[in-house]
Amino acid sequence: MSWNCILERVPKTQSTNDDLLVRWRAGQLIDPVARIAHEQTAGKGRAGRVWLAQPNDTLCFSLAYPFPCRPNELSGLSLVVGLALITGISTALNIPENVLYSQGLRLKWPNDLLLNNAKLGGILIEGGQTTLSDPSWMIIGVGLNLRCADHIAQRLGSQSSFELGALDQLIPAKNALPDMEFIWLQLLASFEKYLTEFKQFGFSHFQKTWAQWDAFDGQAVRISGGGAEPLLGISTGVDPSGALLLNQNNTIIPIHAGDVSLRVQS
Ligand SMILES: O=C(O)CCCC[C@@H]1SC[C@@H]2NC(=O)N[C@@H]21
Repeated sequence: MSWNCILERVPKTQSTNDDLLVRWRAGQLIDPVARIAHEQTAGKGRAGRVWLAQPNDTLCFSLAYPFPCRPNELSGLSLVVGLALITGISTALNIPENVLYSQGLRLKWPNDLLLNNAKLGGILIEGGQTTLSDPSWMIIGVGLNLRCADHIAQRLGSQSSFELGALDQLIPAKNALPDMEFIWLQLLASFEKYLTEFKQFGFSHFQKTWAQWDAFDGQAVRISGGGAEPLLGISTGVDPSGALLLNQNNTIIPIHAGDVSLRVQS
């Protein structure tokens, strides 16, 4: 790796995101730090949800990364992280990206990786800027299911409104999944490349590529979150800032935050 990224491996912690957030708040971050845990006792998902993971079957890590700008100039970051995950998975599994696509790998706005509509991984980005002269430190947390996660699906029970996918479903049955450390290092190498480009060019540089992986393009969706009534419409891609474009009776509405789910048409 050509960047000065400190690699940390811990057997167990509450949440790798929280570990790095504490250090950011204490002003202790200088270089990027990537921290992986085999087990998290209080893993966090988006919107205050719990992130449940089985030790060794889920890759859980966070990357603390500095951007020389304000947090509001980082729109589209989670979408770029999704693209970085796809490239990293492609390298780690030695499967070309177009084959991964044909196997059903997709990105769901704004922060999920899907495999045939089942959740394969999620991204949780936290952090910010302490003073205007400081960089924005973003703590990019990633949870990626490695092996078939029936036990997690069972534990989620009725909380779960979606199926879970796992990386081992992408490889031929006779092949073993590479070990977690190897996959992690490939993901980090991909993050380095994508985050460097994102810093330079912003999300608009990735808009077309992201659209190719869009799980819900052209489909009837419901956007919820933020306390307001859910919005219904047709998902029509993303704009140059990474906002989701929702077509409501031929009016295009940019959506900057929320949870998207497919609407079952009756
Ligand atoms: O799908 C989501 O809602 C996001 C899940 C993010 C989970 C990862 S696991 C590593 C990092 N530490 C956490 O507590 N959460 C993120």
